[in-house]
Amino acid sequence: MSEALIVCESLVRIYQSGSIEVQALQGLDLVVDRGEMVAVVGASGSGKSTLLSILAGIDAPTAGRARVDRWNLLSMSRKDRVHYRRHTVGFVRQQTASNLVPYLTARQMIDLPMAAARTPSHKRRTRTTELLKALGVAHTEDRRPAQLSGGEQMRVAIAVALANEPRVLFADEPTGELDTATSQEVFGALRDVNRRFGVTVVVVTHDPAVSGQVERTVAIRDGRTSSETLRRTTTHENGDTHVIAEEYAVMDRAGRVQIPREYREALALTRRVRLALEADRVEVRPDA
Ligand SMILES: Nc1ncnc2c1ncn2[C@@H]1O[C@H](COP(=O)(O)OP(=O)(O)OP(=O)(O)O)[C@@H](O)[C@H]1O
Repeated sequence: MSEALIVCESLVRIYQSGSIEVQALQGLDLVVDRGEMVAVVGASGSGKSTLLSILAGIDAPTAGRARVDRWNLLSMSRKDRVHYRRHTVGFVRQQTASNLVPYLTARQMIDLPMAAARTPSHKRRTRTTELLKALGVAHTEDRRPAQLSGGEQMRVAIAVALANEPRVLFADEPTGELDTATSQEVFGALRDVNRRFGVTVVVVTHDPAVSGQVERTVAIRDGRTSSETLRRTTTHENGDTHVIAEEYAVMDRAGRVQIPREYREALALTRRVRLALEADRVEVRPDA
C-alpha cells in the first residue's frame, strides 16, 4: 500500500481571544491516501475551516502531529511554508470572488502562481491552456472576474489553485454560494481534475448532494473526527447500479471511540460501561 499523503494525529488548535480560549480542534485524527477525493462534513463551528487552513499551511496547529507529503506542519520554517504553499498545496476559498484578482483575465490569473514560481514562459502558456480546457473555461481566457458567472469564477479559481501542479487541492465550501445545478458542475470539475491529474482533493462541504458523491466522507464533531462514511457502487445483474454507503465510527491511536448520543440514551450508558471481548466483536453494556 502506498504511504498516506496526509496524516493528522491528535491535532489541536487553540485560539486565544483575550482571556477566552477556543479549542477549534481537540485531538483530530485524519488519514488521506494519495489520489483520494474526500469530503469533510460537520456542523458550523466544528472545526472544518480550521483543519483546512492548517493543512493548507495558512494557519499553524497548537499541538499534535500533521504531515502532508514530506512536510511536518508543526516544524516548518517560514521559507518551507512559502515553498509548501506554492508547490505542494492548492487552496480554493468559499467566497468565490476572494480567490480572484479583479483586474486580471482568467489566463493572467492562472499564469500568476507559475510566474511567482519562476516557471519558464513557454511552460506557463502550455499549462494555462491545458487548465483552461480541463476546467471547461477556455472561452473565458480573456475575461475578468466580473465578466464570469459564479460557476466560471469557481472553475477559474480551481485552475489557479492547480497551476503549480500541487499534490493536494483543498476546497472550503466551493459550492456554498452556487445554485444546485452550478454546484453539480463545479463538483463535477473537481472530480474530473482528481481523476485526470491524480491530484488528491479534500473538500469541505455542507451540501449532502456533494458529500454523497465521493467515496469517503469524514465527519467532524467538536474538533474531532467522529465518523466516516464509505461508499461503493455495485452493479446488479440487470445492469442497474446502486451506491452502498456504510458509516463507521473512528478509533484514535489510544483506542478511543465515540459512542453516538442516541446509542448512549437508548441504553442509558453513562460514565461507566462494561466492555467484553467476544470472538468477533467488542461489546459495550450498561453498568447494571
Ligand atoms: N481566528 C479565530 N479566533 C478565535 N476563534 C476562532 C477563530 N477561527 C475559528 N474560531 C473558532 O473555532 C471554532 C471552529 O471554527 P471553524 O471556522 O473551523 O468551524 P467550521 O466547521 O469551519 O464552521 P463553518 O461551517 O461555520 O465555517 C469555532 O468555535 C470558531 O468560532
